[in-house]
Amino acid sequence: MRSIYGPSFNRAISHYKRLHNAVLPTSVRNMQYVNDITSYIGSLVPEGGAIEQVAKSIKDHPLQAASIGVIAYATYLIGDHLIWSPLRNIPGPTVAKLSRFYMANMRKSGKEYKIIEDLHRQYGRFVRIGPNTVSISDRNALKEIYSTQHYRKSDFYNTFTFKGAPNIFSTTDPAYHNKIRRIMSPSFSVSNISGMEGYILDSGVIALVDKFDKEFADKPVEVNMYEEWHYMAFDIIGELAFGQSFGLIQKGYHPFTKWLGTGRALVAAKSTFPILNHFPEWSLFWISPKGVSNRRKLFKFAEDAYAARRSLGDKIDRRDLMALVISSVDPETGERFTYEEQIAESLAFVIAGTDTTSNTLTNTIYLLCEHPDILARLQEELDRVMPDRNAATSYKQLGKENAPLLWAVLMESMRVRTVLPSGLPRIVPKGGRVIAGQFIPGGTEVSVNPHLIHYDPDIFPEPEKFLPDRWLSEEANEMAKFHIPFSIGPRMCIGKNIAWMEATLALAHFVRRFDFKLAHPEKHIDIAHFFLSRPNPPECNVFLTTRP
Ligand code: HEM
Repeated sequence: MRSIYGPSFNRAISHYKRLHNAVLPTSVRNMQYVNDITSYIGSLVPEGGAIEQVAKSIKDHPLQAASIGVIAYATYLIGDHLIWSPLRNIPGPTVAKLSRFYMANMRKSGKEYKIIEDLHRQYGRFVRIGPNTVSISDRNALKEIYSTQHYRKSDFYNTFTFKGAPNIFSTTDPAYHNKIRRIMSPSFSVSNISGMEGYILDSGVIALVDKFDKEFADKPVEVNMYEEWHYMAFDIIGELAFGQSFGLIQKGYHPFTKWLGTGRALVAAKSTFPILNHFPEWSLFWISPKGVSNRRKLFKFAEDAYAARRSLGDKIDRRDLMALVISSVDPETGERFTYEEQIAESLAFVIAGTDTTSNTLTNTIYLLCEHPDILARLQEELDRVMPDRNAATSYKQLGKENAPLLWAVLMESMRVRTVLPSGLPRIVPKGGRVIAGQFIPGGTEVSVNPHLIHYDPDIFPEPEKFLPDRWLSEEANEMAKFHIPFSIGPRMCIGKNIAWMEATLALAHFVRRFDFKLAHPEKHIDIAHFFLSRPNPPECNVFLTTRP
């Protein structure tokens, strides 16, 4: 998933403020405007009646009328959101109960999961973070909310559709989702994705470590691993979903990533105020003109890639995600994806499968730099499993049985710095449900915060510490039930096996070939986040030296 906060979000907010400032004060100051409207209303009502009286007083005293309007709206908000709201018993900051702007601000701050953590500390297991939104910090709520599709995805996800065509990630309709998942699931099994290993290794992992050998190793050059993993993840997904690498590892640039990036402001605004999803995208140009036009370019790129693949007919024999999307058939109905659906699915893979994997790898490198003892043990393990530094080693050879510490390091990194730390929003079904002992009315948006589950000391002793060995202990199976970086249930990550393959191959080959240390060890790399987390500042700079 592409990260959708940061500078673009700020730009969206300032566009919004500019628009507000440009329109509102002028119209309010311009009393002629108010007069025209009130005269018009006055002309519609019969003379001498109560309504006419009201219209006349609005016309005569527009400022007082406006004040009364504001007071009436405030009274409505207080009554509807605080006093009579079915969520009135759930604690939370008063401003959050009154307006979704509280959530917008939380997202804009890039500290959403931290703020929510603090709110839970202050208010307890259930916190109202929006007029109709409740965050839950209780492991017992996980199964209830996420293990079935009774709690559908909230409108937040409509933001991730392209040209109105929903995809496996964005759809909020359980029936449609079941159909797509049924079509795709078999192809994502461990045995089926083995056909993709060659692309992941050749276009991604080996291309990257070879570049490091040539350009950076043993030189006093800072290598920003955040960017490098990002290039690799994009080249791999380009290869798998569009049949062509973006060439970022070599060139460091492709307009595709820019198109995706400038769309962030639009995504941030639409996800906070889902009502915007009901407008055609072109009408939202005022939020981000570039965002709107670049999302069009994204779609065009995907269309061209599909047209190119189709023009090759049977001449091409590739087992990639594109082939999967083109050839998958619903086992129940025999249906295939339509052309628009194929394109929408490929774009969903980019959104869901790039920054998630690359940020996981960046976090892992950072944690290993901070724990040189674990890095040394991992190198020892990999020297044994990968005796030839320059040879490509298969995913099978790097399995848990042969390289248990490699697996444990990734498990622990995904726990400590999970890349989707905030709750995944779902809607409580009609009639309401009791969740972890608390009745929550139907229609409420709820989520369980994975970060808080991963930091629950009753599940993970000493949760703040990076301890890969916990995954090699007898308690590992029990802990694994609450290790949820890929979520759980029918909407959990369908690309989990691909993500594991990519992260395992990349980490193993990198750690086997290079010693690395932070270029600025004094600098703490924090996490910024809105939905997806990323390092903040967006860097993890290291010096590389060649290992024999
Ligand atoms: C470390 C890497 C990854 C992590 C941590 C991760 C995590 C997640 C999570 C938590 C969800 C659930 C989102 C929600 O309910 O809102 C999800 C869904 C999804 N992910 Fe991943 N993901 C990763 C990599 C990938 C990759 C590589 C792909 C594809 C190639 C992918 C494709 C998808 C798709 C298509 C969905 C939607 C599934 C559905 O709703 O049925 N992910 N992922």
